[in-house]
Amino acid sequence: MPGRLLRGLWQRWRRYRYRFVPWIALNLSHNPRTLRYVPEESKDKVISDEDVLGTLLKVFQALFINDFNKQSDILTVLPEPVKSKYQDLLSVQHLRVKHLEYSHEEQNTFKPEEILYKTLGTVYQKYEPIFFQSIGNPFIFRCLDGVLIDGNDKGISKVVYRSCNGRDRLGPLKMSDSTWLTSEIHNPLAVGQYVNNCSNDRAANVCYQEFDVPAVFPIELKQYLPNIAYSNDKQSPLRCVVLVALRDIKQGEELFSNYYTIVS
Ligand SMILES: C[S@@+](CC[C@H](N)C(=O)[O-])C[C@H]1O[C@@H](n2cnc3c(N)ncnc32)[C@H](O)[C@@H]1O
Repeated sequence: MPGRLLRGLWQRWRRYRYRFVPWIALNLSHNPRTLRYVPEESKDKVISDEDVLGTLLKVFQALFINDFNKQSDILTVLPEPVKSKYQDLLSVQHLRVKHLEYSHEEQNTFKPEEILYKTLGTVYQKYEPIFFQSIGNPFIFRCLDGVLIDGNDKGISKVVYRSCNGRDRLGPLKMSDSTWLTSEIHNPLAVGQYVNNCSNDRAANVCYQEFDVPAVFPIELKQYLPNIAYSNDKQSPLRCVVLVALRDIKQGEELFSNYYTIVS
């Protein structure tokens, strides 16, 4: 009897096609009018992986250069060509800043959100034993292949993330960002987990798109990736989820995504 029940639950879970785990369904009313239907898996992506990668590299590089003075430990372990690339980029940036009338001109550093604004404008973009972290956790995102991403900044989820973050360090090089668990965030794009669900009155203005961090991702920029693998298995790429704007979004507008995406 329990075996049949478990098999039944397993089959239902395999058919489950929503973006967040079932706790959300208990929490939020299920509105068929706001469901997002995707006819096939290959059509789920709104923009190409190359565009996502290009955008992330652009922002992370700008964040790294802005924080260059504090990156000296990392620079010592980077290969010479990478170091000189940043020296060149830095001198170009200094020239640009000199021409700008800006309150931060003297100190030459900006807040992470200012870097985002200067780099992009207004655009926004976080498996194994997850049972205890998942109970009542409305922040667990479910990828199309069943990989789960826990974006909760509290409780066991926070402890697990911090522990994995410490595990994966290579000397001074951090392999992921944990500042989104604090009030001093280094990567202003790491806010996707706080986006609410759309409704009849408030249509979705962003959508979720899965992105696997390629092996060629610059090691010095991994410190801005707000995700980390639960298991130290280097075979699988790191899965991230970015939020892609569906239209121009003005400053101050709340972001709404669609939790109920059905991919046939
Ligand atoms: C991924 S979290 C979103 C961020 C959350 N609102 C917060 O403040 O941290 C999902 C939870 O947000 C709430 N939520 C999301 N969209 C909502 C909506 N349209 N109306 C009311 N509550 C919503 C529900 O409690 C849901 O379980």
